[in-house]
Amino acid sequence: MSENVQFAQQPAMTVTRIDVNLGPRSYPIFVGDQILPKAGELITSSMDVTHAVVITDSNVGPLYLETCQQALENEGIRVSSVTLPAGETTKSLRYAEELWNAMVDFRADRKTVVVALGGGVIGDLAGFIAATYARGLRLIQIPTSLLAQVDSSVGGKVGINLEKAKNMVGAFHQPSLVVIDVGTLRSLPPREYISGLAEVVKYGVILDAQFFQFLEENVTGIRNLDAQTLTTIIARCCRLKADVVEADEREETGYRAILNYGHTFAHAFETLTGYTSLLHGEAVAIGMTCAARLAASRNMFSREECERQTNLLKTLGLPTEAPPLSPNDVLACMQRDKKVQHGRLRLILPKRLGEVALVADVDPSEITAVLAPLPKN
Ligand SMILES: NC(=O)c1ccc[n+]([C@@H]2O[C@H](COP(=O)([O-])OP(=O)(O)OC[C@H]3O[C@@H](n4cnc5c(N)ncnc54)[C@H](O)[C@@H]3O)[C@@H](O)[C@H]2O)c1
Ligand SMILES: O=C(O)C(=O)C[C@@H](O)[C@H](O)[C@H](O)COP(=O)(O)O
Ligand SMILES: [Zn+2]
Repeated sequence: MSENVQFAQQPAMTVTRIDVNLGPRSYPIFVGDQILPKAGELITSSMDVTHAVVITDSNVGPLYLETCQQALENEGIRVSSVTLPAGETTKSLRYAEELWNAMVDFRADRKTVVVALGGGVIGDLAGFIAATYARGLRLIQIPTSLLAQVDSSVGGKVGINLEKAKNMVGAFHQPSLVVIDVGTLRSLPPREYISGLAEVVKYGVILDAQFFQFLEENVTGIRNLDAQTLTTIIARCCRLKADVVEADEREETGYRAILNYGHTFAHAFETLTGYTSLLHGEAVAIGMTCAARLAASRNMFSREECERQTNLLKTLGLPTEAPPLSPNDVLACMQRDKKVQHGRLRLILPKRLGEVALVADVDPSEITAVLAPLPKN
């Protein structure tokens, strides 16, 4: 359930609160329009903070760092900040090391909080610093991309990429607070906004057929960045993800793996293209299309629903065709997926819109078959 909170002196500002219930690691997610200036109040109302290290990137910093810093300083918090180059290649050991050293220079101690101000790259990397520096600091996520607001800022997966394997080094480290200002999406480049929509569609396919239909029926509002439509979408995705994380926080029972729908293909595409040509959401859209086609070819997913997924992805402007890579290279890269157990590949495949399953008996020939271009009608 989500709940509406109003700031006492600003009745016009409505904030939706979603709680992630994880016992001692529980935290709230606040979603609202123009709530970044209130981040300091939201933090100090539930946490004791005197020093924050804000980590951001070269696109987000010039737009939002000053507002964020002011919001924290207004609450008496000492603020240090680091601005890193924007882009997926920053999610690497090189920048993790730079950040660890910067933390020493900032005199960070175990009561310092790390604030991730940016998209999923900054969220994952800053989260990794919070998980590892001094054996663990508190983390606050302030996601500014759609993808980070609907997915990466929630759930505690943090980490970095290796040249040969995406997200291969990392940890589970839950944030203490997530502050989502939907207003920041107005400055997001259209390609990045569309990329985030892939994870939104994912939530419909894996868990919520009604939400999938809502997306089909609200394409115009989505295209126009309608604030109400966006708030509904973000709050729904956060609630759906929170439910999964509450049930299987560290992907131990296998249930959390449903959030990985399309990702075994996607991570191989991203890795083999050097993390530069495909955005994560674009790779996920193609990966979901491959997974759905594979499921349809085994008759475990209907051709009609497979087509509905492809149509929605295309209508939203997402790619659905695999990049021109050697199928054997893709297969080899997929074998490094973190869901592999005892050398056996496991894939999340759809059964119907709103329901997926973890499948362990996929033959390599089924994978290479769906990497071929779709036949033209
Ligand atoms: N931890 C998780 O659970 C999880 C979930 C999904 C994705 N991810 C990871 O997230 C990453 C992708 O995240 P992303 O799509 O946010 O990429 P990103 O962090 O690179 O951000 C996208 C681009 O938009 C810019 N940007 C962000 N917010 C902006 C704003 N408000 N205005 C203008 N520009 C803005 C960034 O500078 C960047 O250039 C991948 O590394 C992926 O693996 C992690
Ligand atoms: O939170 C999760 O769990 C997810 O799988 C969400 C994914 O969207 C995300 O891309 C995640 O980083 C993938 O995790 P990985 O363990 O497959 O690297
Ligand atoms: Zn993802």
